[in-house]
Amino acid sequence: MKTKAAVAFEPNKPLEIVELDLAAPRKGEVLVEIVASGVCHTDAYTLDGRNPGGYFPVVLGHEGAGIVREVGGNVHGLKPGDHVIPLYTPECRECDLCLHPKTNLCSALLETQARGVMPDQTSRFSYEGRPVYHYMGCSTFSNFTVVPEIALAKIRKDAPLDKVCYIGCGATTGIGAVIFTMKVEAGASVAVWGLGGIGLNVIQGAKMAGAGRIIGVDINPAKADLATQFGMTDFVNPRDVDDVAGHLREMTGGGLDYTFECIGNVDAMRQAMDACHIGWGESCVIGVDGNEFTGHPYHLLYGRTWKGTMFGGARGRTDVPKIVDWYMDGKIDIDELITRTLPLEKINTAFDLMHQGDGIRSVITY
Ligand SMILES: NC(=O)C1=CN([C@@H]2O[C@H](COP(=O)(O)OP(=O)(O)OC[C@H]3O[C@@H](n4cnc5c(N)ncnc54)[C@H](O)[C@@H]3O)[C@@H](O)[C@H]2O)C=CC1
Ligand SMILES: N[C@@H](CCC(=O)N[C@@H](CSC=O)C(=O)NCC(=O)O)C(=O)O
Repeated sequence: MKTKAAVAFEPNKPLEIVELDLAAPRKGEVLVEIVASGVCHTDAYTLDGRNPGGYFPVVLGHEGAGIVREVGGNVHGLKPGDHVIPLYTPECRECDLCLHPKTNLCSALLETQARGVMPDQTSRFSYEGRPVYHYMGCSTFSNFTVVPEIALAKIRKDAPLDKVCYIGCGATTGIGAVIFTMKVEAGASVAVWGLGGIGLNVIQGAKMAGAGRIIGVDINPAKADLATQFGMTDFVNPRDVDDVAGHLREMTGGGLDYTFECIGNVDAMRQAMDACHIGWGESCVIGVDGNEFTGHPYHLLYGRTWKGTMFGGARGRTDVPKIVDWYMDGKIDIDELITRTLPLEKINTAFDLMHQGDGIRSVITY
């Protein structure tokens, strides 16, 4: 079949809207009509050519929601008409990782997904006879995409797809990092670097967990109002202080209980570790940066912990439907974080606005 898609033919070039050929779903695969997709900073990171595993031409997008239109052989849990959210962290429920209680990672697609192909090592997308790669197993910047069944969360049909697409990445990653990965306790002090699509959800999660003080750190003061609405108690602009970590330690009487890096900047990751309280402070890396980061053995010898999270520690097929329920029950807010909804033809505007720091999330509709 044909599908309209925004294709990244080369790094650092605008996406081009073209008609791609899309092959039918094979064994264990599902054809999904994407109804809406958020634009996340990880898409921009890959388009900028900074993703070491980046491959072109590619259909980016990993924060989508849609409707099952066809299933391949051996698909038993989904049928045409089901509403789904594609998962860049799949859940096969059979591998060593899925069966281990300490992780949400799944080994089933790790190797092929990182190379932009389906489990049988080929792509379903092609343009003028040449393959176009998948991205993070989702490729939600295409009106139709093919995704393995184990990478689809089935969700309730009354949830608005142009809102709950955000649960496919930003909302789950931020809230999950607090609840599932770090298990923040009531009364804890928290600091969040980067008040964008992920960081505001960390703040939302911290408030849900009953955190006491929630400090936001961002170079863009325009982000402070919305962050305050979501639960931020203090704002720090790194451009206004010489030593961010020292300043935060002073503000909190020795350091934070929990810190979260939601920028994708190795210097900020180091600051977030430096700002942790000795003895118990824990720092969580969420941002994606291809550079190496530095720490000092004394950070750990003095009882601090450094962790990281993929998809907020959420097990996609199990937890995503529950997070959709949280949204439908009014326990989490998504609508305020979706600044604008744009047609696919305007997708490059969404990337421009993200780079300009204008708004939080743009959602693309088809
Ligand atoms: N671990 C995971 O599973 C996931 C990781 N990510 C990563 O999380 C990071 C954030 O993504 P989004 O929230 O979508 O990005 P965003 O562009 O919406 O937000 C980034 C924020 O960081 C701020 N910022 C930039 N440089 C700064 C600096 N030097 N100091 C303080 N603030 C600074 C910006 O003003 C902006 O508010 C990205 O690196 C993305 O790749 C995103 C999704 C999932
Ligand atoms: N090699 C990855 C690069 C981007 C990346 O690391 N993304 C993370 C989470 S960030 C989400 O917005 C991820 O989960 N990637 C899935 C993976 O299979 O690596 C890539 O190009 O996929």
